[in-house]
Parts: sequence; structure tokens; C-alpha cells
Amino acid sequence: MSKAITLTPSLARSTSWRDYLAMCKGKVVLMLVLTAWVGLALAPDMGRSWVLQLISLLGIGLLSAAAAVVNHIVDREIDSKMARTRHRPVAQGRVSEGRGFAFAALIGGIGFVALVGAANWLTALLTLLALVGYAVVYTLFLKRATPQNIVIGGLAGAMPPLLGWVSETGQLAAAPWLLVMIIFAWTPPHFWALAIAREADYRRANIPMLPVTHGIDFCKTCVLGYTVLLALVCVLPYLIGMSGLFYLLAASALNLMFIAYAWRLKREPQHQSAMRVFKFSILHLMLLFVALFIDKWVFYVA
Ligand code: HEM
Ligand SMILES: CC(C)=CCC/C(C)=C/CC/C(C)=C/COP(=O)(O)OP(=O)(O)O
Repeated sequence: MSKAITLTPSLARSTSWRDYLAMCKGKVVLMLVLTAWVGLALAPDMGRSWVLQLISLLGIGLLSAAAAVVNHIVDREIDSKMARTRHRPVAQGRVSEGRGFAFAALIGGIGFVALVGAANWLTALLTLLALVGYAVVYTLFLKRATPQNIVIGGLAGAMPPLLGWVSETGQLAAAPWLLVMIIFAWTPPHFWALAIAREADYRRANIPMLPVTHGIDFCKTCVLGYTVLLALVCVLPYLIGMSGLFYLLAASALNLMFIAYAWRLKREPQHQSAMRVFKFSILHLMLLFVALFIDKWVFYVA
């Protein structure tokens, strides 16, 4: 008993499967898979079996999780300086870099093979490109280099609807890029709201996030600006006839709420509602993609 009390929290608990699970950023990956699934569901029906479709989504999920594991390894020093992330397995030394990389290679390898087997090479290679975009380009370089890090790096996280579409059709098309553009425009208000709430963390870790480099007030303006841009981008699937009136109404309601949240954040002198904006962003994207799905499969006759 007295021995347990003298141990530091990091040593008191040995490595467990929970650490490996935590490194996968499960909730983020589930959301990425949801957006991939909707991309797949909106693609022209190629008559593929649902089993192959499920394995394709699993492959996208596994490669996304592998990217998240690499992010934990590359960012271990930054993570150990921030209150939000200091308990992470690699930052605390419960999982070594070598074991972390081996785990990422294992699940990433399975994901890649699953995509080649159940979908096609193009999907496998594009998903690998998204992995490199997030785990290397964003995490290793952009995050430390520029306050536009998450705008540029956001492209990797925005790719899944395109990946889902290409897993079905085997070729690129213009329509799924609109879904990519939606997530691309959604990412800045999603992340900057959190960065405002955690500004002190990023300042301490010396990461050039927008609220640190340009101030919280300017960052709030950018959050508001991007919610307006997002509302405009969300109209495009309706305008090109990819989605119908149900989607347009649902998206408009969600976007008006997002703008209202951002407007309130901009108006308040402090930033008490920043976490509320961040949490709403997640609900917003989830409902938006559910609306795209319902619109196609319940209401829309093309
Ligand atoms: C470069 C782009 C992005 C950045 C910088 C970013 C950043 C973050 C951060 C810092 C968190 C907080 C994690 C924590 O609580 O420890 C988070 C949470 C989350 N993000 Fe993002 N994100 C990005 C893109 C995305 C994308 C594309 C999606 C899904 C399509 C997404 C979905 C989520 C979800 C669902 C959570 C909540 C996780 C939880 O509650 O555990 N994010 N994001
Ligand atoms: C194959 C594919 C689709 C890859 C995309 C992978 C992926 C997990 C994207 C989500 C983006 C994300 C959670 C960024 C936060 O990183 P951060 O380092 O800024 O946040 P942190 O401080 O919480 O680690």
C-alpha cells in the first residue's frame, strides 16, 4: 500500500490494452467513418455487397486510427506540456515509441490490405495519403510552423467522404469533393473554438495556434467567418442536385445554430462559451451527415 502511494501516476499503472485504444482517438475515428459511410452511400450504386462495403469502412477506420497513434508518438513532448493531453500513454511513457509504431504499422497494414482487397488500390492509396497528410505533414511540420496549420492540415481529416465514394466506384468524381469542402470549412471553427478555451495550454507548449499568435478576439472573428463560409458551402450539394430539400432545410437549421453560437462567442467579453461552440461543432457535423444520408435514402428522388 505505502509502495503504491510513493509511485508517480505514470508508473502506478502499467501498459494495458486501454492505452492502445486511447491512442486510436476512437470518437474522432468513429466520426471519420460516419462521413466515409455517407460518401459511400451517396455514390452511384455499383451493386457491391454490404460485407465488402463494411470491410472498406473498417479499412478507412483502421488507417485513421493508425494516423492517430503516430500523432501520439510524434507529439509526445507537446502532449506532456498540455493539461488536456498530459495523461496520454506515450506522453507518460506507458507506451514506448517502438511499441507505438509497431501498433500503428499493424493496424495500418491491416487497414491497407482490407482496402486493396475489399475496395480498390485507388482508395487504399488515397487513404494512405490522408494518413501521411495528418500524421506527418500536419503533426510533424504544420502544427509547429504556422497558425494556418489546421486549415491546411484539415484537408486530411476532410478526405473520408471522398474515400468512401471512391471505395464504391473506383474512380474520382467532382460530387464527393463538395462533401470534402464541407468538412474542410467546418474544421477551423471546430478546432479554433477549442483552441480559444485551451489557449494557455498551447501558449505553454509554444505551439503557434491562432489564438496564441493573433489573439483570442481575432480568432473569434475567424470562427464566425468560417461558420458563414460553411453555411454557403453546405448549399452546394443542393444546388448541383446531389441532395434534396430535406437536406437543405436540415443543413440550414444546423448552420444558423452554428452561426448563432459563434456570434455569441464573438460578442461576449470573456470566452465562457468556447467549449460549448466546440461541442456543438461535433453534434453539427454528425447531424449534417446523418441528414445527407436520410435525404438520399428516405426522401430524395433524383
Ligand atoms: C486538422 C483537423 C482537426 C483538428 C486540428 C482537430 C482537433 C481536435 C481536438 C484538439 C480535439 C480534442 C481532443 C480531446 O478532447 O482530447 C478534437 C475532438 C474531436 N474531433 Fe477534431 N480536429 C480536426 C478534425 C476533425 C475531423 C475531420 C473530425 C471528424 C470528421 C473530427 C472529429 C472530432 C470529434 C468527434 C472529437 C471529440 C472527441 C472526443 O470527445 O473524445 N475532428 N478535435
Ligand atoms: C486516414 C485519415 C482519414 C486520416 C485522418 C486522421 C485523423 C485522426 C484526423 C483527425 C484530426 C485530428 C483529431 C486532429 C487533432 O490533432 P492534434 O494533434 O491537433 O490534437 P491533439 O492535441 O488532441 O492531439
